[in-house]
Amino acid sequence: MSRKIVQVAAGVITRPDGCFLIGQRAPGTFYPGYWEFPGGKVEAGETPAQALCRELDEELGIRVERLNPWLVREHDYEHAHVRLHFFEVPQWSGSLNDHVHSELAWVRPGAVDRTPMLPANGPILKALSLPRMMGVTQAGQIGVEQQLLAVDRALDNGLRLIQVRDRGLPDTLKRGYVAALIQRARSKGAIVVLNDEVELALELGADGVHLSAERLADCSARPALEWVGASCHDRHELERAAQLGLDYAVLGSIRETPTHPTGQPIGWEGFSAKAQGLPIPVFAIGGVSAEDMVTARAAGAHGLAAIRSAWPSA
Ligand SMILES: Nc1nc2c([nH]c(=O)n2[C@@H]2O[C@H](COP(=O)(O)OP(=O)(O)OP(=O)(O)O)[C@@H](O)[C@H]2O)c(=O)[nH]1
Repeated sequence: MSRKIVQVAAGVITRPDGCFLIGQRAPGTFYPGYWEFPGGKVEAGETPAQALCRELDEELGIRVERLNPWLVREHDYEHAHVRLHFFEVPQWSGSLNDHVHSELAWVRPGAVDRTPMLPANGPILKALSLPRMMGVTQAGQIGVEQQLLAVDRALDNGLRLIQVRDRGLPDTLKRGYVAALIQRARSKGAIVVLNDEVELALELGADGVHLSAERLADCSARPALEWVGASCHDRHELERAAQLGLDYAVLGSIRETPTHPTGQPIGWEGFSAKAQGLPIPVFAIGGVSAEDMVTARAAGAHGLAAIRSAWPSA
């Protein structure tokens, strides 16, 4: 028999230094001692966003000034089947005055040192460790030397996620170029995913693979790499990426671009409508640049993927 779904709202409350807040569940609750994101059940007549604002006021004594929809994940616990609506809370006011947890902790994405986490939250921590800006390479257009220089500059500027997508690059150049790029990225702790080349990614020790929409449609199981994402254009493809348990999707085009001039751009509203309620992070692509980050995240994007604007000029 299918169980009633309990709607829950949870907040990733962030500080300007990028750390986010977690709380340890108190004795006498389900999963006492486990760490969670502050939040609680959605009450009758509330939207999940309203529920989160109420819970953060009641539990922590803070007022939400801005919140962004992020991921929605379901989990089947012994005590309930929950649908967790995760929001990011980048702006809030008041001082923390916790009424419900045993302890609070500010932790850094990718370096959460508090355990155990509530069982539903593992993928959430992994998603939070995914950088917000993805640079997509274009060595086929600008040449290998120029692209590697651009990678060096971008890494120095803080880029930590690179999708290697060099259409038109001769195979003879590819292997050495990709190996050099991975080496540079690794020295800075950046993630490198190769567009569609699972074998090459495994062979060269890339962090993952980025599936084209065609490859996603043909894919019957998630490739065995740490990071796997996909390019998507519609809800069907986004749901397929989520079903396969991928780590992220990229959705666009937001605006018309020289690389994809023919497709109808979806704009931020289209992005929001297509990406809402998905259990995996979604990057916005197509004519976007770092200045779009606040708008993108308000529309529910995890971050931005950029081809031309990701690479600072010398
Ligand atoms: N708040 C919160 N709940 C989570 C997270 N992850 C997760 O699986 N849950 C589940 O979502 C449900 C939230 O219940 P809760 O006990 O916090 O709700 P509440 O504050 O309204 O408390 P109440 O039971 O006193 O009404 C629990 O089943 C909990 O295990 C999370 O990160 N934060």
